[in-house]
Amino acid sequence: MTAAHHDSSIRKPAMTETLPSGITVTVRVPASSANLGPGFDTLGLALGMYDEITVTTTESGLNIEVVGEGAEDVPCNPSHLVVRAIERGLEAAGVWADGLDVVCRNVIPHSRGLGSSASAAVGGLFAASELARELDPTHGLSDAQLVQLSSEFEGHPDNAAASVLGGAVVSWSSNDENTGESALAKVFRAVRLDTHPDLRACVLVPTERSSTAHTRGLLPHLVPHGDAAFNASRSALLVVALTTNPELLLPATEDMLHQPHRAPALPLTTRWVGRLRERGIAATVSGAGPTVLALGTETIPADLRSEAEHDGLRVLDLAVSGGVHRA
Ligand SMILES: Nc1ncnc2c1ncn2[C@@H]1O[C@H](COP(=O)(O)OP(=O)(O)OP(=O)(O)O)[C@@H](O)[C@H]1O
Ligand SMILES: N[C@@H](CCO)C(=O)O
Repeated sequence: MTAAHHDSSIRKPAMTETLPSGITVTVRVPASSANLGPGFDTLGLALGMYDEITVTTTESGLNIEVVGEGAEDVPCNPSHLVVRAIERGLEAAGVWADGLDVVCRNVIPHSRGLGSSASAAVGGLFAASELARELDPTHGLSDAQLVQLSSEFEGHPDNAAASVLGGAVVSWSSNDENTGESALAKVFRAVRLDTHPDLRACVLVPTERSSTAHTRGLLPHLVPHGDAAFNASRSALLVVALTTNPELLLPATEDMLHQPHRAPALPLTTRWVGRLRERGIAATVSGAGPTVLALGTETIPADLRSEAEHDGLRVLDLAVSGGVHRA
């Protein structure tokens, strides 16, 4: 599917240097899986499935072309997430473009728990940073800036930081009391974990979509202290399992904080997480669902793969990915 739009006006902030027309950058941004079971709103993993974004500076106006996933659904105008991210990135890098030509070749499915919105934000910001670098290498955005700005688009850094940094990430946020503004600003931080070299992922992707806002709404405001302690232990263990001892992945991916509460809205997902786990495979809900993430050092057995495909799930083996990069 392809969608295209032409617009004569793009938002122009107070600016410093204008980029000449004719600069082109192409970036590849990975999908991601958030939570990984117990690490709710904290842990994330970059997956080897990529959206590609090409941005060219022009003399005026905004042209957008979207090919592939979401082409019929996303708004092809200045409210497009990638375009908003490019504008924010240019502003943060202290440059401006009089016009932009944006081509999005999308592979990451939308609203399936594979972080497509975070990938779009990261891809747009990184493309802007690379455009600025073409003018002056000192104008590019740092990884820390990319994590902060991309997390601001969504409010949660677990997907965004994975797409920026690659590998597995531990992310967190805090309120910055030193902004001088009345409302406290959120500061988003993340560190990358280098995963065990044998670690691989398999995702089981349903055709149905699920809204993150809806499944977040199913979560209780308070949880028993025992459940919190359970997840604290599993999250800490998961860092060990992901990096040095994958044999611990099954106990390390247990969760009491979000998956049981989201289960009524995700029956197929919940059934498949259980089906895989009963066979000893470390399966979790990917992000807010409905995709199932299976982690391990081997591919899932052929009988389970055909059973899942028979249930309408797309089964994809994916490597752990590096972060966003130039194509
Ligand atoms: N490549 C993209 N270009 C433009 N808009 C996008 C893109 N990817 C996602 N979006 C927007 O984000 C919405 C999906 O966001 P949502 O947070 O529900 O799901 P997700 O990001 O795919 O999964 P996750 O549960 O892992 O966050 C889409 O409906 C679309 O509006
Ligand atoms: N940590 C978030 C990820 C959503 O992308 C959630 O589970 O709601």
